[in-house]
Amino acid sequence: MIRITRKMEFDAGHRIPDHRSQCRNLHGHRYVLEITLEGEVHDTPGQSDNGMVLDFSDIKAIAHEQIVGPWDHAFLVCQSDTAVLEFLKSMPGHKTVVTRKVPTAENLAQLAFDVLAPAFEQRYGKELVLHRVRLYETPNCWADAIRMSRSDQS
Ligand SMILES: Nc1nc2c(c(=O)[nH]1)N=C([C@H](O)[C@H](O)COP(=O)(O)OP(=O)(O)OP(=O)(O)O)CN2
Ligand SMILES: [Zn+2]
Repeated sequence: MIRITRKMEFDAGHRIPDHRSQCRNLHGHRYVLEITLEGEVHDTPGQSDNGMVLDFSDIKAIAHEQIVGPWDHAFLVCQSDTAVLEFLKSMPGHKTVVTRKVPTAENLAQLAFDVLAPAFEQRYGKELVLHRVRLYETPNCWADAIRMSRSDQS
């Protein structure tokens, strides 16, 4: 079993409305998303993915479709943050992603995990498992959403 990780970056705005300090203000980050998958290495001489768990470009394609494309240059706003939501709605065509929970690194990492896990499973079945989604909000701050162990899943 091998784990592989694909890193991607995107820019997005957010705010944490209840934050005691600066983060209650509208601001943005260059987020870094790391997607870690677990699987067996293909031993298929002559095939493009020989020696790979999954071609990194295939991880990129799914991540782009599900997360990076929709979130890049969007404003990530919590559904309860009505002041900002109304403001964003007043701008026709604004790229806005409405989240159920406040868009902290923790909640965004979990949201990305919850979107990506079924997307990889639908495409690759049980052959691959999404092990971890790590989301850097800044170079110094990140959160990890990690696959629950089997015993925690029931
Ligand atoms: N546990 C969390 N704490 C904080 C979050 C979060 O998502 N989860 N978010 C923020 C702010 O949104 C901001 O992104 C972080 O700001 P800051 O702590 O200032 O991070 P920096 O890397 O810029 O800090 P330096 O001190 O400049 O290194 C706050 N907390
Ligand atoms: Zn922030």
